Amino acid sequence: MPQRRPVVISGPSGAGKSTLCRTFAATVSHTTRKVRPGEVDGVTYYYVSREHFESLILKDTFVEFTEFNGNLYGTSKQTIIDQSSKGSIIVLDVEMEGVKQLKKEQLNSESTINPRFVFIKPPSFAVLESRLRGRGTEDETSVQSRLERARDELEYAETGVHDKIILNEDLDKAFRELEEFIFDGRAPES
Ligand SMILES: Nc1ncnc2c1ncn2[C@@H]1O[C@H](COP(=O)(O)OP(=O)(O)OP(=O)(O)O)[C@@H](O)[C@H]1O
Repeated sequence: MPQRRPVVISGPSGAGKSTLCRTFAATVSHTTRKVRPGEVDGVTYYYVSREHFESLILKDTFVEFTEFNGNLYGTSKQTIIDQSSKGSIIVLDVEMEGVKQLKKEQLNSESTINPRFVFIKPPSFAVLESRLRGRGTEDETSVQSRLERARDELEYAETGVHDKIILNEDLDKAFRELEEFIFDGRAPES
């Protein structure tokens, strides 16, 4: 079975990563954050306690992990292995620290992951803020810390580390661009 390179999606919180990735088989990350209404363990995330997450870090379980707003998030190596063995294209949704860790891992001669990096860019800071508020999932402190972080994410993207930057203004257009990039011009396997 041909193995395609994993695609790493990043971008500020509220830029539209989850919305755009909904139809792709994104990897399921681990998190210590609380389950939001409508989320399902093992589908949206693997929800674990901080103690459990920390024990997994010590066991070198994660290809990348980060702490955000007091919660830990990480992608386990096993998730990637399981998904590639099914022949799926792996889509990882990570934030800037995760991108940096994956970039570092890519330089390692033993690395087997070798992903391609996409950045989802909001049309403007004001639109990002209104999407984040409009989503209705964050309290004011969380909105503020996400916006603060968004500045770093946007600055990091300016350095040209990503293989592709997709402007998420018109959702359908952004989705088509992402699909084209993920499947690299080839039709998705049915
Ligand atoms: N192109 C778009 N036009 C209008 N609204 C959009 C667009 N893309 C996403 N949204 C809306 O913006 C909000 C934020 O999107 P989403 O939750 O996908 O962001 P995210 O990047 O996954 O954030 P997080 O990193 O916090 O999970 C959602 O309410 C979504 O419906």
